[in-house]
Amino acid sequence: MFPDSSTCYEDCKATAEWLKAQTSVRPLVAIVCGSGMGGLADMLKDQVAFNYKDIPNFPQSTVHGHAGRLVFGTLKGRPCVCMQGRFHLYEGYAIQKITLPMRIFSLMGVETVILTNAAGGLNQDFKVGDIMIIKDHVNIPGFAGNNPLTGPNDDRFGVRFPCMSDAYDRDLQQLALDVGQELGYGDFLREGVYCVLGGPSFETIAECRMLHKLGADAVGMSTVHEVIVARHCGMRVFALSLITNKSVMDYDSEEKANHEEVLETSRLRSSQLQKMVSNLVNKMEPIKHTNF
Ligand SMILES: O=P(O)(O)O[C@@H]1C[C@H](O)[C@@H](CO)O1
Ligand SMILES: Nc1nc2[nH]cnc2c(=O)[nH]1
Repeated sequence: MFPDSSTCYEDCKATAEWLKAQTSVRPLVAIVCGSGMGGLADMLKDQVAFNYKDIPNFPQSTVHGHAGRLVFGTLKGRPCVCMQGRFHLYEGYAIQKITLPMRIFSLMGVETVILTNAAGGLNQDFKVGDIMIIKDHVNIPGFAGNNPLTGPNDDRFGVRFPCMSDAYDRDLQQLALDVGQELGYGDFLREGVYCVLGGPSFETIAECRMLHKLGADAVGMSTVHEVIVARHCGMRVFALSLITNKSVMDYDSEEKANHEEVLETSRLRSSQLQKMVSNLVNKMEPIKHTNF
């Protein structure tokens, strides 16, 4: 029914070991850049970068605004890895394949994943350029059985039935709100629920109205699958949406969603996004490990 691909533990391990052999950076934080947000990787110091095509088992980026490079380095002294380009369902990859980097990061020792995306604003109070801290999600492909954890469960990654009511770390959400306020971003900082669809077509007016009624504040084509796999592996997750366009909810509207507007809004907000992510990384507490 869906493209088939199981992610084998040994393949993920081999890729993690390959990367560890190429760089001495041992990232604790992974950052995933949304459409047009690849500039986030420019913040890293002492960069070591790889094209996806050179990394064993890695998929390739096929979308404009997603460069297809994995960049290692430090941010505010913390070892990080940054995905300059992510994978989407509509590119034709199996859902297990587009989330493979999360498992590789976990095997490399990453503890915290920061995901960013471009999204349409369903909430009528939202404006283009708002940054929405994601507090929860609605997984529409998941309703139809397309979940990245479908297939045999490998307990070395995580449990068969992971909880998702705590998917988005509450302390990091609060920290991001504080960081945003300190930076003077209060006027364009929001919180809300992100809804993922398969894409690549943008939503119809009826779909936008329905998603809004279902409780979603923003709609996009990514992130949720990565969040599910990251949480399955036990990593801490923070995610934000840049509202790059207003979802069309009105039959009298002349507005039409388009990828160029998405990339342009991302470009205009890139400096604020960089400041927010770098201050968040700087201020986040390392994860406390309990040794029994
Ligand atoms: O990778 P993200 O979720 O930021 O990309 C969004 C969804 C589509 O790939 C694209 C539409 O403009 O932007
Ligand atoms: N599905 C969806 N994805 C987006 N990515 C950026 N804007 C949008 C949008 O309006 N809808």
